Amino acid sequence: MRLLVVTAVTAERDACARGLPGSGPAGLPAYPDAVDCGRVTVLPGGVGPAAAGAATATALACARAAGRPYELVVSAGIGGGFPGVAPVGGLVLASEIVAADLGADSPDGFLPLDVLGFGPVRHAADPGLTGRAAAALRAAGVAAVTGPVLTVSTVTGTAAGAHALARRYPGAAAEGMEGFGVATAARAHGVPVLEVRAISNPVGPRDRATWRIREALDVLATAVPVLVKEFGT
Ligand SMILES: O=C(O)c1cccc(C(=O)CC[C@H]2O[C@@H](n3cnc4c(=O)[nH]cnc43)[C@H](O)[C@@H]2O)c1
Repeated sequence: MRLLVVTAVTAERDACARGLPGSGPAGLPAYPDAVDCGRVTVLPGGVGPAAAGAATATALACARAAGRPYELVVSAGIGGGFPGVAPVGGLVLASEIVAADLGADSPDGFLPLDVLGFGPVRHAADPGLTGRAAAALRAAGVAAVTGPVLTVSTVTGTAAGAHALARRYPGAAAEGMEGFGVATAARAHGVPVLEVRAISNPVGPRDRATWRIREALDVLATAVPVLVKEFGT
């Protein structure tokens, strides 16, 4: 199976590629930082859902045109963990990928885009593939929580913001900025998608001192080769 792993930044690309066979340029002119590691391409597509969606769609279209289509897309990166659900240093596997702030504000509160009738705000991760991923991680001794992963365009920075999201999306496990963009592009191309987030910080009051990016990248470097071994051979 050919895999496309989409990250936001090159530090996440390097973490994902750390445990994979030798990498070389993926040959994507619009994304020169993308690398091929055997049957896996690791693409740092940029921060936020728009950049992630554009990069994913470009890579999927180029691969299909070249007769080397990807068969699975993984949105991978660091993320915030919802307190009591996903601890800093933990790993979250998305059961669904949710655009958590896509919609309209109103005197009656937030109105999600699907309530407005303008399109989906949730993409279910493939349950079979998610189950396989969870089992592979467990067998490799990598603890992972499975739950909804929220995509936001603005990193939550207050307790009130975190509580509002947890109320709006019960069971939310993690927050990132790219998953829904990646999933939207994968759906458009008929390719299944997974999202995996290594938790670098708690979702809540902005406190850079609480960010553990290096540790989260190490967790990512441990988890991604397990997923590649499960799906990429
Ligand atoms: O608030 C800051 O000063 C700050 C410090 C370090 C990183 C940031 C980011 O905005 C990182 C966004 C980037 O990392 C992912 N990420 C990591 N934690 C979270 C989070 O709690 N909520 C949303 N995204 C997060 C995200 O996917 C981006 O790629 C800010």
